[in-house]
Amino acid sequence: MIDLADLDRYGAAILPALLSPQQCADVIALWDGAGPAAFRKDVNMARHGYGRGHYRYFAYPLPDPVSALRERLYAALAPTANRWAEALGQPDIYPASHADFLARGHLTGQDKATPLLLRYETGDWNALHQDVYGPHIFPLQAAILLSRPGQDFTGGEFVLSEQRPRMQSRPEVVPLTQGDAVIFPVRERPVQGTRGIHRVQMRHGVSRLRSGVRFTLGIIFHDAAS
Ligand SMILES: O=C(O)CCC(=O)C(=O)O
Ligand SMILES: [Fe+2]
Repeated sequence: MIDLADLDRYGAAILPALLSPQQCADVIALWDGAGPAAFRKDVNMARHGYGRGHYRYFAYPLPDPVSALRERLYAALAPTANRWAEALGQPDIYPASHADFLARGHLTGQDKATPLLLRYETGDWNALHQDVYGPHIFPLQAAILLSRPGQDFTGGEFVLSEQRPRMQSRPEVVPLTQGDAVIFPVRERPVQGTRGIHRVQMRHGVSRLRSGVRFTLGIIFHDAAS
C-alpha cells in the first residue's frame, strides 16, 4: 500500500523499505560491475556546476530491478499526476501504463533512458535542480537511498525547496533510511491556498556529505532527448 498523502501536504512522500538491503547492495554493485554498456552517460557533476559527485544514466535495456520499479511506480503515481494536471488546468492526461507514456515522448525524440545511479563521497553534494529533459514530462519522480545513513555515510540529506509565488522559499528535508524511496515533484505542484489553487516551483538536491559514500537510484519517468 503506497501512502502518498504527504505528497499533497508537503511535496514529498516516503515509501519505506521499497528495496531490501540485499536489493540495495545489488544495485550499488552495478556501478562497478555492470560494464560500460549498461550506462549511456557518465557525468562528473563539478564539471557542469551541478555540485560535486558522479552519476551515470542507465542505457536501455534497463536492468531488471530498475525497469520493474519504473513501471510499478509509474502506475501507482499516474492517478496523482492526472489529479495535479487537472488542478493546474493542464490538458495532460497520463496513460495508465508506462509503456504508453514513453511512446508519446518517443514521437518527439525523447527516447534516451533517464534512470540513474548517483555516487557521492565526502564533500560531495547535489545542487538544487529540476530533472526536465524536454517538453514531455511526467510530473513526479522517485529517488531510492541505497546506502545506510549513519553507517555508510553521514550528512548527505535529501532536500527540497518550494518556491512560493512572491514569498520566500520553504525548505523540506526528507529523512531516508536504506531502501526508502522519496516521491517528489519534478518541477511544480499545486497547493491549495486561501484563494484557490496555485502552483509552486520545486527543486531537489542533496546536502554535503560529511563522511563516507552514498549511492542513490534515481527514477525519472520521462525519457531524455539527449
Ligand atoms: O541523490 C539523491 O538523493 C538525489 C538524486 C537526484 O537528484 C535524482 O534522483 O534525481
Ligand atoms: Fe535529480
